[in-house]
Amino acid sequence: MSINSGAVATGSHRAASSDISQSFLFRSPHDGWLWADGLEDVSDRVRASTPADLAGQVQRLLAARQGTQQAPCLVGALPFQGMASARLFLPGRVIRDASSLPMALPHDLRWPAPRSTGRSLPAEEGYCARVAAALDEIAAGQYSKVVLARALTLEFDAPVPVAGMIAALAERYPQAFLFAVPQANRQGVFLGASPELLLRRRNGWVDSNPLAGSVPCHPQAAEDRAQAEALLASDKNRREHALVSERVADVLSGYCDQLSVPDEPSLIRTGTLWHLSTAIRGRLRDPSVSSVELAAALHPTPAVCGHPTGAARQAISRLEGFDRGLYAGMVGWCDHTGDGEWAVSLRCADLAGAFLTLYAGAGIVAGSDPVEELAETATKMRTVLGALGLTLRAEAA
Ligand SMILES: C=C(O[C@@H]1C=C(C(=O)O)C=C[C@H]1O)C(=O)O
Repeated sequence: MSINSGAVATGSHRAASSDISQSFLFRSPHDGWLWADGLEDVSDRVRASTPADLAGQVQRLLAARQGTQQAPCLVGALPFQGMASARLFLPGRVIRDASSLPMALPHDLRWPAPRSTGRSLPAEEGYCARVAAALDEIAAGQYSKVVLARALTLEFDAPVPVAGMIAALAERYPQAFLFAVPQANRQGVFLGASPELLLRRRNGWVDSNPLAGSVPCHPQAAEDRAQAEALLASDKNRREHALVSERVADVLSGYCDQLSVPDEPSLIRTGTLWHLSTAIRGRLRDPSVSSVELAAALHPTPAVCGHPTGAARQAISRLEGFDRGLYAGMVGWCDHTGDGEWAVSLRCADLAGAFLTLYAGAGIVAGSDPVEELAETATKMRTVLGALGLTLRAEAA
């Protein structure tokens, strides 16, 4: 389980004295926890324009660390667009533990109260108007899918404890990719519990698990099952999903000599939503291609951008009206052998003291309904909000 040289420890090693808001944390359902501290910020030293350039820069940074006492591993998050808000680090120490977080987290969780119902950007009606505008552009043939997101900022009457949020997310979503990334200038932490694997590379094999097409979970078991089955049978959701799984398979086929892609999507349940899912696995033709290069080649998939990518990206810049920052980017790690794991940065928020900004989007295709898509963004925000015991009005829509 360990990254195999430098100051990397596994198992019961404890690091309770570290400031969790200045550490990088990643928990994968496959490999358990990765915790890194003593972070050297290298965000400004990685400025590549292609996945191969990015991989080359990362490899040079990691090569310079070999033979030193420092962990030869890059950790962090890349934004949806450009590199301006990238958060990339070389840690002084990495601890990996398959089963538990290598530090004590609070059990007795108390949350401050929200001061208001929050400010949505765009406002809820504005979001619906933008979805309607996208539907017109889809009908006019400009693109076939676009993912439109919104941000919701809540102010609390006291700072929200970072360690408590991580503990609550970890406990509530045992199957999620959990992450916490320090923002620049101690401006808080980007954290979340994503259901979506962008890319995992291990021993010459790669896995990706694109998701797209969603319905909320239902508290009653029979209704819950009926919702899931309706999702699996829904033509609109299957079209939305196929655009993502086909593109991921297409990109990976350029790197793999064996690729297995299921013919039909399956269902996964996150705790708040059901999604259509396709688990794709391949064997690398050239085993030296690193996880960071592969993840960057896949990003942004139509699960967070749209189809075709260029037109959807332009529609997002034109219609969305806010900077996504790290939301809908990629978060994870890559070691000096090239192995690593990257999740899509979803079901997430920026937590800065008493301010929490949540992000969520929904895939728009012909047949989407603006009010339903707004409700879907609210349900997605419930992943983080639920950890604080909160709900949103728009969920009832
Ligand atoms: C865009 C988000 O999620 C993505 C969009 C989905 C959809 O539109 O059905 C489903 C899963 C994710 O790939 C988000 O959580 O903000």
